[in-house]
Amino acid sequence: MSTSLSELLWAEKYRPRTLDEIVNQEEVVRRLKKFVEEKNMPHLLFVGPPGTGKTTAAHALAHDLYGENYMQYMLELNASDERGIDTIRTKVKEFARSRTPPNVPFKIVLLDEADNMTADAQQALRRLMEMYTASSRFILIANFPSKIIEPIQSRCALFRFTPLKKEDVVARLKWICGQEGCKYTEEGLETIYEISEGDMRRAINTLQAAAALGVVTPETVYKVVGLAHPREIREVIQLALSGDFMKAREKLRGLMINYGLSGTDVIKQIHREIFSQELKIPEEVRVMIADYTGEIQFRLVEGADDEIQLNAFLAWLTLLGQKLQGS
Ligand SMILES: Nc1ncnc2c1ncn2[C@@H]1O[C@H](COP(=O)(O)OP(=O)(O)OP(=O)(O)O)[C@@H](O)[C@H]1O
Repeated sequence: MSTSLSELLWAEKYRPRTLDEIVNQEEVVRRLKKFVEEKNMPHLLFVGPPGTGKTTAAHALAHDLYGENYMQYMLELNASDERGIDTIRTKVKEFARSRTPPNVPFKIVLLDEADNMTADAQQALRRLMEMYTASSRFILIANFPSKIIEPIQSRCALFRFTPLKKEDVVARLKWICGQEGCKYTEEGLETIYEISEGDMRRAINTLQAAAALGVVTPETVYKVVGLAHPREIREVIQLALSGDFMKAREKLRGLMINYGLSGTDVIKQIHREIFSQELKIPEEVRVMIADYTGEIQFRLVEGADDEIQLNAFLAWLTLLGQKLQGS
Protein backbone atom coordinates (compact mmCIF):
# COMPACT_ATOMS: atom_id res chain seq x y z
CA MET A 1 0.00 0.00 0.00
CA SER A 2 1.47 3.39 -0.93
CA THR A 3 1.64 6.18 1.62
CA SER A 4 -0.09 9.37 0.64
CA LEU A 5 1.54 12.77 0.97
CA SER A 6 -0.84 13.71 3.77
CA GLU A 7 0.43 10.78 5.84
CA LEU A 8 4.06 11.58 5.14
CA LEU A 9 3.85 15.21 6.20
CA TRP A 10 3.03 15.53 9.88
CA ALA A 11 1.59 19.02 9.38
CA GLU A 12 -1.02 17.42 7.12
CA LYS A 13 -1.41 14.21 9.08
CA TYR A 14 -2.17 16.17 12.25
CA ARG A 15 -4.26 18.89 10.68
CA PRO A 16 -7.36 19.30 12.87
CA ARG A 17 -10.46 17.97 11.14
CA THR A 18 -13.07 19.62 13.37
CA LEU A 19 -13.41 23.00 15.06
CA ASP A 20 -12.95 21.34 18.45
CA GLU A 21 -9.50 20.09 17.51
CA ILE A 22 -8.18 23.55 16.63
CA VAL A 23 -5.57 24.78 19.07
CA ASN A 24 -5.82 28.34 20.41
CA GLN A 25 -7.88 30.90 18.38
CA GLU A 26 -10.63 30.51 20.99
CA GLU A 27 -12.54 33.60 19.95
CA VAL A 28 -12.55 32.57 16.28
CA VAL A 29 -13.63 29.02 17.08
CA ARG A 30 -16.39 30.23 19.39
CA ARG A 31 -17.85 32.46 16.67
CA LEU A 32 -17.55 29.76 14.00
CA LYS A 33 -19.34 27.22 16.19
CA LYS A 34 -22.29 29.59 16.35
CA PHE A 35 -22.59 29.35 12.55
CA VAL A 36 -22.63 25.57 12.82
CA GLU A 37 -25.40 25.71 15.41
CA GLU A 38 -27.45 28.09 13.30
CA LYS A 39 -26.59 26.30 10.04
CA ASN A 40 -26.08 29.73 8.55
CA MET A 41 -23.27 32.20 8.09
CA PRO A 42 -22.30 35.35 6.21
CA HIS A 43 -19.35 35.53 3.80
CA LEU A 44 -16.16 35.24 5.83
CA LEU A 45 -12.73 36.82 5.65
CA PHE A 46 -9.97 35.03 7.59
CA VAL A 47 -6.82 37.08 8.09
CA GLY A 48 -3.59 36.47 9.94
CA PRO A 49 -0.01 35.24 9.66
CA PRO A 50 0.93 31.91 7.99
CA GLY A 51 0.40 28.61 9.78
CA THR A 52 -2.11 29.84 12.35
CA GLY A 53 -5.04 27.71 11.23
CA LYS A 54 -6.96 29.75 8.65
CA THR A 55 -7.26 27.05 5.99
CA THR A 56 -7.72 24.44 8.69
CA ALA A 57 -10.58 26.42 10.25
CA ALA A 58 -12.33 26.83 6.89
CA HIS A 59 -12.26 23.07 6.30
CA ALA A 60 -13.19 22.28 9.90
CA LEU A 61 -16.17 24.64 9.65
CA ALA A 62 -17.37 22.95 6.46
CA HIS A 63 -16.79 19.55 8.06
CA ASP A 64 -18.81 20.45 11.14
CA LEU A 65 -21.60 21.86 8.98
CA TYR A 66 -21.83 19.06 6.41
CA GLY A 67 -19.96 16.03 7.78
CA GLU A 68 -17.17 13.88 6.36
CA ASN A 69 -18.17 14.41 2.72
CA TYR A 70 -18.21 18.19 2.96
CA MET A 71 -15.94 18.57 -0.08
CA GLN A 72 -18.95 17.73 -2.27
CA TYR A 73 -20.36 21.11 -1.33
CA MET A 74 -17.19 23.12 -1.47
CA LEU A 75 -15.06 24.62 -4.23
CA GLU A 76 -11.50 25.30 -3.09
CA LEU A 77 -9.11 27.40 -5.09
CA ASN A 78 -5.69 27.78 -3.57
CA ALA A 79 -2.51 29.60 -4.42
CA SER A 80 -1.40 27.00 -6.94
CA ASP A 81 -4.59 27.50 -8.99
CA GLU A 82 -5.02 30.27 -11.48
CA ARG A 83 -7.26 32.85 -9.84
CA GLY A 84 -7.33 35.63 -12.38
CA ILE A 85 -10.50 37.22 -13.61
CA ASP A 86 -11.15 34.36 -16.08
CA THR A 87 -11.20 31.68 -13.39
CA ILE A 88 -13.52 33.80 -11.28
CA ARG A 89 -15.85 34.29 -14.23
CA THR A 90 -15.84 30.64 -15.24
CA LYS A 91 -15.03 28.16 -12.47
CA VAL A 92 -16.32 30.13 -9.49
CA LYS A 93 -19.38 31.45 -11.31
CA GLU A 94 -20.28 27.98 -12.60
CA PHE A 95 -20.04 26.52 -9.13
CA ALA A 96 -21.93 29.37 -7.46
CA ARG A 97 -24.84 29.28 -9.90
CA SER A 98 -25.12 25.47 -9.99
CA ARG A 99 -28.07 23.98 -8.17
CA THR A 100 -27.69 23.80 -4.40
CA PRO A 101 -28.16 20.20 -3.24
CA PRO A 102 -31.42 19.88 -1.30
CA ASN A 103 -29.75 18.60 1.86
CA VAL A 104 -27.56 21.70 2.44
CA PRO A 105 -28.56 25.35 2.86
CA PHE A 106 -25.66 26.75 0.79
CA LYS A 107 -22.43 25.80 -1.00
CA ILE A 108 -19.05 27.10 0.10
CA VAL A 109 -16.37 28.72 -2.04
CA LEU A 110 -12.96 28.80 -0.37
CA LEU A 111 -10.34 31.14 -1.81
CA ASP A 112 -6.91 30.81 -0.24
CA GLU A 113 -4.41 33.68 -0.48
CA ALA A 114 -7.13 35.99 -1.73
CA ASP A 115 -4.79 38.95 -1.18
CA ASN A 116 -2.79 37.79 -4.20
CA MET A 117 -5.75 38.16 -6.52
CA THR A 118 -5.67 41.06 -8.94
CA ALA A 119 -8.00 44.01 -8.32
CA ASP A 120 -9.98 43.08 -11.46
CA ALA A 121 -10.49 39.52 -10.26
CA GLN A 122 -11.56 40.87 -6.87
CA GLN A 123 -14.13 43.13 -8.53
CA ALA A 124 -15.54 40.17 -10.45
CA LEU A 125 -15.62 38.18 -7.24
CA ARG A 126 -17.45 40.94 -5.44
CA ARG A 127 -20.22 40.82 -8.05
CA LEU A 128 -20.54 37.05 -7.68
CA MET A 129 -20.73 37.42 -3.91
CA GLU A 130 -23.66 39.79 -4.35
CA MET A 131 -25.45 37.73 -7.00
CA TYR A 132 -25.23 34.32 -5.40
CA THR A 133 -25.57 35.09 -1.70
CA ALA A 134 -28.71 32.97 -1.52
CA SER A 135 -26.95 29.81 -2.71
CA SER A 136 -23.26 30.27 -1.84
CA ARG A 137 -21.04 31.57 0.91
CA PHE A 138 -17.50 32.69 0.27
CA ILE A 139 -14.61 32.20 2.67
CA LEU A 140 -11.62 34.33 1.74
CA ILE A 141 -8.22 33.79 3.33
CA ALA A 142 -5.54 36.46 3.39
CA ASN A 143 -2.36 37.34 5.22
CA PHE A 144 -2.92 41.05 4.72
CA PRO A 145 -6.51 42.35 4.83
CA SER A 146 -5.41 45.68 3.39
CA LYS A 147 -4.88 44.00 0.00
CA ILE A 148 -8.55 42.99 -0.17
CA ILE A 149 -10.68 45.65 -1.85
CA GLU A 150 -12.96 47.59 0.49
CA PRO A 151 -16.31 46.44 -1.05
CA ILE A 152 -15.36 42.81 -0.40
CA GLN A 153 -14.16 43.55 3.13
CA SER A 154 -17.44 45.23 3.95
CA ARG A 155 -19.41 42.19 2.74
CA CYS A 156 -17.55 39.74 4.95
CA ALA A 157 -17.42 38.99 8.65
CA LEU A 158 -13.78 39.45 9.64
CA PHE A 159 -11.88 36.80 11.64
CA ARG A 160 -8.41 37.57 12.92
CA PHE A 161 -6.04 34.67 13.55
CA THR A 162 -3.10 35.33 15.86
CA PRO A 163 0.31 33.63 16.14
CA LEU A 164 0.04 30.62 18.44
CA LYS A 165 1.29 30.89 22.01
CA LYS A 166 4.35 29.07 23.26
CA GLU A 167 2.46 26.69 25.55
CA ASP A 168 0.05 25.76 22.75
CA VAL A 169 2.79 25.04 20.23
CA VAL A 170 4.90 23.08 22.70
CA ALA A 171 1.88 21.06 23.89
CA ARG A 172 0.91 20.21 20.31
CA LEU A 173 4.46 19.18 19.45
CA LYS A 174 4.60 16.95 22.54
CA TRP A 175 1.36 15.31 21.53
CA ILE A 176 2.68 14.66 18.01
CA CYS A 177 5.91 13.25 19.47
CA GLY A 178 3.76 10.88 21.53
CA GLN A 179 1.88 9.75 18.42
CA GLU A 180 5.05 9.30 16.38
CA GLY A 181 7.18 7.91 19.19
CA CYS A 182 9.94 10.48 18.81
CA LYS A 183 12.26 11.54 21.59
CA TYR A 184 12.81 15.17 22.56
CA THR A 185 14.13 17.49 25.22
CA GLU A 186 12.04 20.33 26.60
CA GLU A 187 14.61 22.86 25.28
CA GLY A 188 14.43 21.22 21.85
CA LEU A 189 10.70 21.92 21.60
CA GLU A 190 11.10 25.43 23.02
CA THR A 191 13.74 26.16 20.39
CA ILE A 192 11.31 25.04 17.70
CA TYR A 193 8.73 27.45 19.09
CA GLU A 194 11.21 30.35 19.09
CA ILE A 195 12.24 29.72 15.50
CA SER A 196 8.69 29.23 14.25
CA GLU A 197 7.37 32.40 15.93
CA GLY A 198 3.86 31.03 16.41
CA ASP A 199 3.57 29.48 12.93
CA MET A 200 2.32 25.95 13.68
CA ARG A 201 3.02 24.60 10.20
CA ARG A 202 6.63 25.68 10.45
CA ALA A 203 6.87 24.26 13.97
CA ILE A 204 5.56 20.85 12.93
CA ASN A 205 7.72 20.72 9.80
CA THR A 206 10.79 21.59 11.87
CA LEU A 207 9.89 18.92 14.42
CA GLN A 208 9.59 16.30 11.71
CA ALA A 209 12.92 17.24 10.14
CA ALA A 210 14.72 17.31 13.52
CA ALA A 211 13.17 14.00 14.62
CA ALA A 212 14.63 12.38 11.51
CA LEU A 213 18.11 13.16 12.95
CA GLY A 214 17.36 11.48 16.30
CA VAL A 215 16.48 13.12 19.59
CA VAL A 216 14.95 16.60 19.13
CA THR A 217 17.37 18.94 20.92
CA PRO A 218 18.31 22.59 20.28
CA GLU A 219 21.33 21.28 18.33
CA THR A 220 19.31 19.11 15.94
CA VAL A 221 16.72 21.87 15.54
CA TYR A 222 19.30 24.52 14.63
CA LYS A 223 20.91 22.07 12.26
CA VAL A 224 17.75 21.39 10.29
CA VAL A 225 16.78 25.04 10.01
CA GLY A 226 20.29 25.95 8.88
CA LEU A 227 21.13 28.19 11.83
CA ALA A 228 23.99 28.00 14.30
CA HIS A 229 23.15 27.65 17.98
CA PRO A 230 22.86 31.26 19.24
CA ARG A 231 25.12 30.44 22.17
CA GLU A 232 27.90 29.52 19.76
CA ILE A 233 27.46 32.73 17.81
CA ARG A 234 27.74 34.68 21.07
CA GLU A 235 30.91 32.75 21.88
CA VAL A 236 32.47 33.91 18.61
CA ILE A 237 31.60 37.53 19.42
CA GLN A 238 32.99 37.18 22.97
CA LEU A 239 36.20 35.56 21.78
CA ALA A 240 36.88 38.37 19.32
CA LEU A 241 36.01 41.06 21.86
CA SER A 242 38.36 39.44 24.37
CA GLY A 243 41.18 39.82 21.83
CA ASP A 244 41.49 36.22 20.65
CA PHE A 245 41.14 36.72 16.92
CA MET A 246 42.52 33.32 15.87
CA LYS A 247 40.23 31.35 18.16
CA ALA A 248 37.20 33.40 17.10
CA ARG A 249 38.05 32.75 13.45
CA GLU A 250 38.52 29.04 14.01
CA LYS A 251 35.24 28.77 15.88
CA LEU A 252 33.36 30.64 13.19
CA ARG A 253 34.78 28.50 10.40
CA GLY A 254 33.75 25.39 12.34
CA LEU A 255 30.21 26.69 12.71
CA MET A 256 29.93 27.52 9.03
CA ILE A 257 31.05 24.05 8.01
CA ASN A 258 29.04 22.22 10.66
CA TYR A 259 25.77 24.04 10.05
CA GLY A 260 26.35 24.75 6.35
CA LEU A 261 26.01 28.52 6.79
CA SER A 262 26.64 31.23 4.22
CA GLY A 263 28.26 34.57 5.04
CA THR A 264 24.90 36.35 5.06
CA ASP A 265 23.40 33.67 7.34
CA VAL A 266 26.21 34.29 9.81
CA ILE A 267 26.01 38.05 9.73
CA LYS A 268 22.24 37.94 10.21
CA GLN A 269 22.62 35.68 13.22
CA ILE A 270 25.36 37.89 14.64
CA HIS A 271 23.06 40.85 14.16
CA ARG A 272 20.31 39.06 16.08
CA GLU A 273 22.62 38.11 18.95
CA ILE A 274 23.95 41.63 19.43
CA PHE A 275 20.62 42.50 20.99
CA SER A 276 20.45 39.40 23.17
CA GLN A 277 20.60 40.08 26.89
CA GLU A 278 22.68 36.89 27.16
CA LEU A 279 25.54 38.85 25.60
CA LYS A 280 27.08 40.90 28.39
CA ILE A 281 28.32 44.01 26.61
CA PRO A 282 27.63 47.73 27.14
CA GLU A 283 24.91 49.45 25.14
CA GLU A 284 27.34 51.63 23.14
CA VAL A 285 29.27 48.55 22.02
CA ARG A 286 26.02 46.98 20.76
CA VAL A 287 25.41 50.15 18.77
CA MET A 288 28.85 50.08 17.20
CA ILE A 289 28.60 46.40 16.26
CA ALA A 290 25.09 46.85 14.85
CA ASP A 291 26.42 49.65 12.67
CA TYR A 292 29.29 47.56 11.32
CA THR A 293 27.22 44.42 10.69
CA GLY A 294 25.10 46.60 8.40
CA GLU A 295 28.22 47.47 6.41
CA ILE A 296 29.38 43.85 6.17
CA GLN A 297 25.94 42.62 5.17
CA PHE A 298 25.81 45.20 2.40
CA ARG A 299 29.19 44.12 1.05
CA LEU A 300 28.15 40.45 1.09
CA VAL A 301 24.91 41.13 -0.73
CA GLU A 302 26.92 43.06 -3.31
CA GLY A 303 28.96 39.92 -3.91
CA ALA A 304 32.04 40.34 -1.70
CA ASP A 305 33.89 37.22 -0.56
CA ASP A 306 32.35 35.54 2.53
CA GLU A 307 35.58 34.56 4.20
CA ILE A 308 37.36 37.87 3.68
CA GLN A 309 34.38 39.85 4.94
CA LEU A 310 33.82 37.73 8.03
CA ASN A 311 37.52 37.87 8.87
CA ALA A 312 37.39 41.64 8.43
CA PHE A 313 34.44 41.72 10.81
CA LEU A 314 36.24 39.62 13.42
CA ALA A 315 39.40 41.72 13.05
CA TRP A 316 37.37 44.89 13.57
CA LEU A 317 35.69 43.33 16.62
CA THR A 318 39.07 42.28 18.05
CA LEU A 319 40.46 45.81 17.64
CA LEU A 320 37.31 47.23 19.22
CA GLY A 321 37.74 44.86 22.17
CA GLN A 322 41.38 45.92 22.60
CA LYS A 323 40.45 49.58 22.48
CA LEU A 324 37.77 49.06 25.13
CA GLN A 325 40.14 47.17 27.38
CA GLY A 326 42.74 49.92 27.00
CA SER A 327 40.27 52.68 27.86
N1 LIG B 1 -4.62 26.51 15.39
C1 LIG B 1 -4.07 25.35 15.01
N2 LIG B 1 -4.28 24.22 15.70
C2 LIG B 1 -3.70 23.04 15.33
N3 LIG B 1 -2.91 22.91 14.26
C3 LIG B 1 -2.66 24.00 13.53
C4 LIG B 1 -3.22 25.27 13.86
N4 LIG B 1 -2.80 26.17 12.97
C5 LIG B 1 -2.02 25.51 12.11
N5 LIG B 1 -1.92 24.21 12.42
C6 LIG B 1 -1.10 23.20 11.74
O1 LIG B 1 -0.38 23.87 10.70
C7 LIG B 1 -0.76 23.39 9.42
C8 LIG B 1 -1.01 24.59 8.52
O2 LIG B 1 -2.13 25.31 8.97
P1 LIG B 1 -3.09 26.12 7.98
O3 LIG B 1 -2.95 25.60 6.58
O4 LIG B 1 -4.43 26.15 8.57
O5 LIG B 1 -2.43 27.53 8.10
P2 LIG B 1 -2.90 28.89 7.46
O6 LIG B 1 -3.17 29.83 8.58
O7 LIG B 1 -3.98 28.66 6.46
O8 LIG B 1 -1.55 29.34 6.78
P3 LIG B 1 -1.27 30.04 5.34
O9 LIG B 1 -1.56 31.49 5.53
O10 LIG B 1 0.18 29.76 5.14
O11 LIG B 1 -2.16 29.33 4.35
C9 LIG B 1 -2.01 22.53 9.64
O12 LIG B 1 -1.98 21.43 8.78
C10 LIG B 1 -1.90 22.10 11.08
O13 LIG B 1 -1.17 20.92 11.18
